[in-house]
Amino acid sequence: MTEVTEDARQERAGGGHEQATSVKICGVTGLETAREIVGAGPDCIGFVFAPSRRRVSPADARGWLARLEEEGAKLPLTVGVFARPRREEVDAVLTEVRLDAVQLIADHDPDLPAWLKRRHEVQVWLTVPIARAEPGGSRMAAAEAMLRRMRHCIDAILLDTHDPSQGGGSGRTFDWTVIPHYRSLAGELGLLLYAAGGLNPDNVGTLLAGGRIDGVDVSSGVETEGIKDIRKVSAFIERVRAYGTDTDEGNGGGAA
Ligand SMILES: O=C(O)c1ccccc1NCC(=O)[C@H](O)[C@H](O)COP(=O)(O)O
Repeated sequence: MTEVTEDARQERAGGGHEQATSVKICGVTGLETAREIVGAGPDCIGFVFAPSRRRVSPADARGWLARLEEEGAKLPLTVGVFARPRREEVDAVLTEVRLDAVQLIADHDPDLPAWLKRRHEVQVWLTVPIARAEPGGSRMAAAEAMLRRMRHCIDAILLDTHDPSQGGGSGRTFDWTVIPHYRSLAGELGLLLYAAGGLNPDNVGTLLAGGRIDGVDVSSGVETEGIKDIRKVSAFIERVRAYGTDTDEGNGGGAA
């Protein structure tokens, strides 16, 4: 099993140094879109393998990545997105497509991250769905217990808006006041902390002003009429890169 070592944890958690916030653009659904998005320079791109209007086949994702590499593109970290998958489903995708990370909800199968780490050299990002009325509630306690249990076989915590229909990509924000709790938990466990859910070029600065986040993840907020819009993708990336050098800094942040 490729267990995450303490040194790697410290490095991933920043090792005491401020790291730039990484950007993941999720829901790549075609070669041309992939080419444009990669050209805009995100740190990570995501392919949705869960039931969704953004779902792609492993064969398509593999073909697009191979084509971009042939064209000489420097690929960002590639992330396969699942909701609550069966083990065999993720295994089959990872066998077919060279992915750097899988992102999934695992409350249905708490041993899934360890099972994946035993079979594949891949990062595991655990999605923690945030429902309404979360602060201090039993859901938060359950999520914390799960994260403590899984800490040795996951690399990152991804906070996302609870989406009962498909498990992500809702375009809705969650209550950002829960973030400091997960920030300190991620620091204690040596995990990266990403935030997703309803982000867009206009609100991501406010999120970042609310406190340190290792990465931000967006899908709906960089689309126009359901299609990735390269101007919004570029604006989102620029907004995150510029954070700390523009007027966002010190805005205070807060709930969505
Ligand atoms: O994006 C989807 O369609 C999706 C479907 C099922 C599970 C997860 C999904 N997306 C996960 C992501 O990583 C999204 O970027 C994240 O949920 C944020 O989405 P959005 O609120 O649309 O920005």
